[in-house]
Amino acid sequence: MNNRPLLVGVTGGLGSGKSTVCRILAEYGCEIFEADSVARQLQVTDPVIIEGIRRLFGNEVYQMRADGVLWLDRPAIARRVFADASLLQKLNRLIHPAVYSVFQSAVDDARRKGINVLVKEAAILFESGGDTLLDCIVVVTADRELRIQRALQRGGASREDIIRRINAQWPQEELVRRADYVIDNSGTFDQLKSRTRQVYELIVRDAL
Ligand SMILES: CC(C)(COP(=O)(O)OP(=O)(O)OC[C@H]1O[C@@H](n2cnc3c(N)ncnc32)[C@H](O)[C@@H]1O)[C@@H](O)C(=O)NCCC(=O)NCCS
Ligand SMILES: Nc1ncnc2c1ncn2[C@@H]1O[C@H](COP(=O)(O)OP(=O)(O)OP(=O)(O)O)[C@@H](O)[C@H]1O
Repeated sequence: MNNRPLLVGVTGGLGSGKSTVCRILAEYGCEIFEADSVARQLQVTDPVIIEGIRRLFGNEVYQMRADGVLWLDRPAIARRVFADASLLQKLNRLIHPAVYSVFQSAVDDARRKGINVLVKEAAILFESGGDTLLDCIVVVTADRELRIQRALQRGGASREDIIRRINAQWPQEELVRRADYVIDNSGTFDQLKSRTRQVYELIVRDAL
């Protein structure tokens, strides 16, 4: 099959429920491209990115583990970039073009495999120009306080850490303004599932 897949972006602020929406979309046969995990992988495998991170943050943010795998001190980087907008911008400029080019390869792969819908899940999508190429964008929303509570329940970050990250992201209203479809995730998992099904059907119908 030579037709390219339908390219759908899924984004939303921290704790909005994008990963949960993508898990549901995967059940409908969509292929999911997780930009965040590609970024994480590139940060320990891509020589240009590794060099760039060393230059921005110092050699000590990397350590070679006993098993020969490079380890990046993500908490240390997070502490610095979410307290310094210009440093975050430098990190973004280093990572986002590389993620974009991996996505282009994923589109080619999906075309070869005859995949119908390829979903790009990204915490930062419009901000990075990562929406280029996509046929439509789904924005997942929930009230700010609910997002904070869900992120807190997940563990591993303090309320202050979470708020700093949310403040580094575009306001939810701006995402909604640019969305083709909005999934409000202020209710239960079941409600999220049925709204996601509804939006999926709309996307496929609108693409015909
Ligand atoms: C700063 C880093 C090292 C912190 O790593 P950590 O493991 O703690 O977080 P993780 O990457 O899992 O992201 C968790 C959440 O943080 C928020 N977040 C991550 N990157 C960004 C960013 N560049 N701007 C605003 N918020 C961000 C998102 O809500 C995301 O879902 C990491 O997030 C990073 O390298 N970010 C820059 C690359 C990037 O933009 N990745 C995301 C999209 S490709
Ligand atoms: N409707 C819901 N009701 C209760 N908990 C939910 C609901 N939707 C998502 N969650 C929980 O909230 C947390 C955040 O959801 P998820 O990981 O899908 O969001 P995300 O937008 O991908 O977050 P992040 O950007 O922080 O990675 C998860 O622990 C998830 O299980």
